[in-house]
Amino acid sequence: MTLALVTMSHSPLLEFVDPPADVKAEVEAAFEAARSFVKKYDPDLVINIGPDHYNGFFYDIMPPFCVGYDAVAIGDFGTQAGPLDVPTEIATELTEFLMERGIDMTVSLRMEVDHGAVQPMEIIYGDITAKPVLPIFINSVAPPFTPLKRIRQLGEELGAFIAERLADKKVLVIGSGGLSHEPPVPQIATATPEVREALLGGGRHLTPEARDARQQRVINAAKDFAAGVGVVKPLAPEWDQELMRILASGDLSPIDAWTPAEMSEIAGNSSHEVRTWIAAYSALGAVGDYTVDYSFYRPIPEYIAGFGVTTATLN
Ligand SMILES: O=C(O)CCC(=O)/C=C/C=C(\O)C(=O)O
Ligand SMILES: [Fe+2]
Repeated sequence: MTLALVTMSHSPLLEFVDPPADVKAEVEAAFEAARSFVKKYDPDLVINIGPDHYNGFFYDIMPPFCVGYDAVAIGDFGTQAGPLDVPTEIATELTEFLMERGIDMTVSLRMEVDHGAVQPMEIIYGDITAKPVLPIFINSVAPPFTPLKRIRQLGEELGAFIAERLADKKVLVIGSGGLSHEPPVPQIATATPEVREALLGGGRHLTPEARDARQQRVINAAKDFAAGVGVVKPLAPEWDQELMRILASGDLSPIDAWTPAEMSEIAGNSSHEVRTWIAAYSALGAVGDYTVDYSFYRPIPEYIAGFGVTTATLN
């Protein structure tokens, strides 16, 4: 068994807005670093930890986390649609292992995933079916949120599973999302009756017209934010860099003290996507000491994101 890690911000806006050319070039260089890292490592299984943005998971039942025994990408914001190559037997074994270890895992026998889950696979491989992918969803946009300590425990038990049960595999764990950001993802607390219905499940399987309208709203908000107008919350680069410093240190325990309310207040309503990074780093740390080999960070208003990419390997 070997394990390596990539964490990566995603953005629905990558193909729809244009940051200055030097910023775009920096982001492309970061993606290329992740690509060449993965190419050199050449995993035979990807464990993809990602959020969802009311495309696969809704408030009719909103689990804190979930393993996909099978998964299909919905293809929002121009991302690739269609089934992932999910190793169902490993997903089943992982779930049973986690349950035995005190993690009350939810399962989906047909998980629907959006750009938040598939974008790293597309950026790295150009094809979401290039490798077997075991998808783990972590709720990162829909309060209430499970405490970060539980996310760390989930990651640690995932690491224990990889070490104990995937002895014959080269595994890559991906954490997709973050860092500080508050794109216009609706909030149940402030939703109009119509939006509330969408968040309760009415937003599932949108018509192409409704999908376009929803996407255009996000694109327009990004253009406004980059132009300094509109009401999007400012990014929080200091918070982002503190998190990245803690993750690189190998001791993630300080994060346990962070509360969801503080995270929303300081770093925005979608900052909870860093849960995917925390779970991924916890898994790696449960297997052994590690080194962050590559780290990129830049606040990018055009993407409404504190944007980060890291790679890490066991020492
Ligand atoms: O329109 C909606 O309801 C959701 C908008 C949306 O999907 C925004 C996503 C933003 C990110 O994934 C991000 O910046 O992390
Ligand atoms: Fe997101």
